[in-house]
Amino acid sequence: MDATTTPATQVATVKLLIGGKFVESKTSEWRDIVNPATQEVLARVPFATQAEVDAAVASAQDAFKTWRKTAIGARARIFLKYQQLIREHMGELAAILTAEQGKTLPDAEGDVFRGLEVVEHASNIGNLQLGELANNVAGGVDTYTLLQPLGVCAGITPFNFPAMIPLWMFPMAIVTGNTFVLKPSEQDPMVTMRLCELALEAGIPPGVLNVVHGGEAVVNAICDHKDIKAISFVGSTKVGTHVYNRATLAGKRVQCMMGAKNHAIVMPDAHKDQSLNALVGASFGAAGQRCMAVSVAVLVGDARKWIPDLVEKAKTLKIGAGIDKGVDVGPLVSCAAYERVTGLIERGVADGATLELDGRKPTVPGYDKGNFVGPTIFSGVKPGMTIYDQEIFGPVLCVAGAESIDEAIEMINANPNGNGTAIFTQSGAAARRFQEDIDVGQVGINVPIPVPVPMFSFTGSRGSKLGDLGPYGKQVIMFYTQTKTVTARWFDDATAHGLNTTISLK
Ligand SMILES: O=CCC(=O)O
Repeated sequence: MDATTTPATQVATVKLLIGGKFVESKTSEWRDIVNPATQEVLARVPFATQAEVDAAVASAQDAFKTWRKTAIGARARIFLKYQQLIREHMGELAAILTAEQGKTLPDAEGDVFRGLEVVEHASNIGNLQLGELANNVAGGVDTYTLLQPLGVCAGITPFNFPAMIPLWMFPMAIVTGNTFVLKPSEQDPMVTMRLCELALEAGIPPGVLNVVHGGEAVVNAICDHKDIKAISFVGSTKVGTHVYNRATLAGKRVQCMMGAKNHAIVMPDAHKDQSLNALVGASFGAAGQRCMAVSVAVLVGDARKWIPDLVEKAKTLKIGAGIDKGVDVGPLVSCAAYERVTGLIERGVADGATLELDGRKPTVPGYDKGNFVGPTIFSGVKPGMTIYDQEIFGPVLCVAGAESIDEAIEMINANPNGNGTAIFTQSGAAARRFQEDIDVGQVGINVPIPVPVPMFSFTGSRGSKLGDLGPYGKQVIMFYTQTKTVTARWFDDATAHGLNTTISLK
């Protein structure tokens, strides 16, 4: 990552959180946090030193000694308070998020809200962290399980959901009795820090939640640290695979939710208007910067004739700064993201795909420096083209055609990614075939972005996920705990200990 060029005294600095205190980093390496609609520098984020990472882990290690024994009801009540504080600060959190990330204010509220749902889930821990018991596994012998916290856990989160994804991680880790070190995205850590302040206000004790900022060196320090027991990661396949390999080699439990190329099949019997509206929202919402965005539409049979209607609907979306009313598509997060996405559009043209709608260089009055790319649609896209083979992470929809549902399913299953998918159809039989045969984690039936609510677990198959257990739902309890089985036998011989065992029935 590049060090900043902004003079140190001119902007606020983002703090580290160590041992319950927000502290200034002693690093010499900083990066600017930039509003992607205006290029205004909002603050500077430090790249923490190895000593600061060690201090954060040591503080979490120390806090674990008492936190692991905190009563389950006391842990639950902190998260009940926390969900209330998040609700009360929703507008403020969304405004910070929009300023640093770019998404529209309603999308920013959605980002916070979907994290809030996981906090609500955490406050239900009393019904989740339960062991099992088998009575009389032998005469007078019982076996039961304890789900005990692991120790210090860590989370590495991406730029695209700077509220939701940290909230996928630290509430569930902490409520199960662990302590936590979070490394938020260095591109937009400010809303994450505000959420951490509220978490402390809710009653999370010093050292239970810590935050370090940084890039590759901090990620590697987390992967290698001997006192970190588990890591949850969301981000690109390249970085996630590196984290998984490095951290599992160091003996940690790791879950990595990674890249995607989400296909939506549109059958000719689908409800046309509903399906095209859903496609447009799912492809271009959040400027396509989400791991569950629809990036390939596979139009089957006569649905291939619907491309002009799809283009017309996409043209109605309003591009602009996230803070302005009525905007549908905000800017990309950074100039680098802008260069990458527009470069891939050029590549799509060069590879022979048909550019049905070109979103490059949209006019956005008042924001001539913003990283804006409007909805872009290619047809005639095939495997082997760069725009099909790579995750674009921008508002670009690739349209492919298929003769039959079988051909469409085969295409999706041949893609290396398995994050999300959807089918649009009015046929129960087609939908059932799809749900049975598709090898993808999240499946939608007339639902374009089937992210599961927190009582289920986010999942993924093939290249989209490493590690067995998901980040919330029931699976996360297993991820953040070690199962201990206890087999116990009590001798019915209390008199040997001088106790009077006579039971009076009078
Ligand atoms: O980014 C991952 C999750 C989502 O798209 O909702």
